[in-house]
Amino acid sequence: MTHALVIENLTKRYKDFTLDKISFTLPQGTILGIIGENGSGKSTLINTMLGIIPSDYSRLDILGRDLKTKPNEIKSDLAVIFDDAGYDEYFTPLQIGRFLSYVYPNWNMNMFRSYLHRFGLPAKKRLKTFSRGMRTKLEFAIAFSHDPKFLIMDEATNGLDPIFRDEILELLREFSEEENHTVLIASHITSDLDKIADYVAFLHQGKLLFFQPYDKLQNEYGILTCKNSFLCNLNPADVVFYRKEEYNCRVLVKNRFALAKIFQDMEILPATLEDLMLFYTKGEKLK
Ligand SMILES: Nc1ncnc2c1ncn2[C@@H]1O[C@H](COP(=O)(O)OP(=O)(O)OP(=O)(O)O)[C@@H](O)[C@H]1O
Repeated sequence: MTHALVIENLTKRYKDFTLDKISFTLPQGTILGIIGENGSGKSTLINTMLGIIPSDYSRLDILGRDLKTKPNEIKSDLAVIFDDAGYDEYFTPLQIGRFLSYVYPNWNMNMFRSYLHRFGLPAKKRLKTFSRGMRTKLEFAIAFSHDPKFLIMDEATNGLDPIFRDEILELLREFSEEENHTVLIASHITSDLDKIADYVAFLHQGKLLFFQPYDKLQNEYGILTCKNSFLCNLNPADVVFYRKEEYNCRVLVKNRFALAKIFQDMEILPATLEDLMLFYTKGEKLK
């Protein structure tokens, strides 16, 4: 199987922050969600991975090509959407489209026009009249119109209304299912990632806490709600973290199906990505 991304020991040191020996392998045709609190290193990982900022690593392959020796071949197969696009405010989408037809060998102007129409974007109005969400929509129209094999997004859906976000999630799902395309999304909107991620990478203070298939997370982790006094009945090996709340205690447990058999009268719900983030960053260990 060709991998969309192979990262081994990727390290970036700033004065007060280190992205520390990140390693994972992402299969082609999948959607990876990168989660983590503010400042955990998500953008740094994306920027180093794309060679935008220098870093150390023992291996970094994108779509089967080595970033050091084949950067240009890699770039033509990538679409990258950042929070802030940075196109000149005085251009219209049509002018940008004409310009991009010289940049991307596979640029499809008809497809671009049809995405502008689909996303309700005026083709002949200057970008300075566009709202933040409209600019992001334009970014997506551009990304889907040059036939990329790998779409990378850093907080790209943040300024979008829930209805358009849902449409984008649907488009991303179609995109990854067709022709083995791969998607990487760093986002704080973990509920979106719950809907579409095949893999999840969780960064915490520059370290990769885990890189796991989403289904495995769903099958493994659960949330058990109980009285504080019930905690002593749990085996610490089954408890990842717990959080005491006003009246109850919420516990992030492992092996949720096995535990559900033992505690049959208790509900153990699957953990969402937001739960995992909260427990891993704010939870307590059971001793
Ligand atoms: N050019 C730089 N020089 C020094 N430190 C930097 C630089 N760029 C980023 N950092 C630091 O690296 C850390 C990780 O930042 P990064 O932007 O990767 O986090 P993030 O997870 O994307 O955060 P957010 O969710 O807030 O966007 C932060 O502590 C930040 O201050």
